[in-house]
Amino acid sequence: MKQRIGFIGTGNMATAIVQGLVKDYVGMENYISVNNRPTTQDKMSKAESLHKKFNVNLEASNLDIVKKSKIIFLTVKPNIYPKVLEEIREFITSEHVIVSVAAGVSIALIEGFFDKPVKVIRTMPNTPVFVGEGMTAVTPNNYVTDDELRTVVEIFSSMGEVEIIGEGIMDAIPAISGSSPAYVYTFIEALADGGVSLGIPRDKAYKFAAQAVYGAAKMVLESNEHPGVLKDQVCSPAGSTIEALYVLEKNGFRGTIIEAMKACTHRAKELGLSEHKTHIE
Ligand SMILES: NC(=O)C1=CN([C@@H]2O[C@H](COP(=O)(O)OP(=O)(O)OC[C@H]3O[C@@H](n4cnc5c(N)ncnc54)[C@H](OP(=O)(O)O)[C@@H]3O)[C@@H](O)[C@H]2O)C=CC1
Ligand SMILES: O=C(O)[C@@H]1CCC=N1
Repeated sequence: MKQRIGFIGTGNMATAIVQGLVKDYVGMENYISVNNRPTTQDKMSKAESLHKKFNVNLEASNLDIVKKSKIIFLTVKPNIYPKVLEEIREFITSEHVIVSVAAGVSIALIEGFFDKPVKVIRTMPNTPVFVGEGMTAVTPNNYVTDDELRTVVEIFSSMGEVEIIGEGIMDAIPAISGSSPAYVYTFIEALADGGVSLGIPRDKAYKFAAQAVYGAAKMVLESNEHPGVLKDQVCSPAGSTIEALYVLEKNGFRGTIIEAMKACTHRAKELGLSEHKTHIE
């Protein structure tokens, strides 16, 4: 991986991707540039922290990122996209590849800031890229070459699984994999709380809960069995598991998850509207 890669915005997602890149490719830090808007607090900026931790190149502005990089990750919140795109639009050339990670932001919205063809790859990763177990969806626009797409797929493949998909289902990807780690953490916390209420020490409870979720996910991915078949294997007739499932279903377990995913997708679409303002700037 000998591509110059820049990050505009160095929060959670950029940190996860930078860490993955530096871990997977020897000497990669020399090819990575980072910038974050100046911090208002009297502490080291997030970009400076990344520079200190991984020895990546610290730049003074978003324009410097554009000048120093071929692949530009826009790792800012969706409502900041218009501001950043306005700032960099004149300096983007036909050589650059813009990689979006933003929920809800369409390729057309990004292209709309330019009066010339620009290369855009829309992606939706998730934070498990931190531990090499990410799930990333990728959609290129028509100007991206096969080599450029391969490079970006390779970047995310080094941190987990990647699927190239049509943009039509991109707005739904936060619901299923971009945001869903947060549902799963909440599920693990709930399992652990339940364990504590049943007398299991808290530190043990988190381990039992997390390993059960991890193992179950691995079974789905590796056994080639339908999740329903795996579920049936756990449920002994007149046993304890079916009693637990009965309570979950009576309380709308699946329906609640599906409704949550619809709310997530609705919000992702809202976030992607350039005129939409959130209270977070
Ligand atoms: N978090 C997640 O799990 C996932 C997030 N995403 C997407 O990733 C993107 C970033 O999310 P996340 O990393 O969580 O958000 P963060 O708030 O952690 O990071 C965004 C960073 O952008 C910085 N920033 C804001 N404005 C500017 C600017 N004008 N120039 C340079 N930097 C700026 C912020 O600075 P500061 O806060 O210091 O002011 C912050 O450090 C979003 O679009 C989100 O939809 C996608 C998949 C998963
Ligand atoms: O909460 C959010 O908007 C982002 C998108 C996917 C995960 N986090």
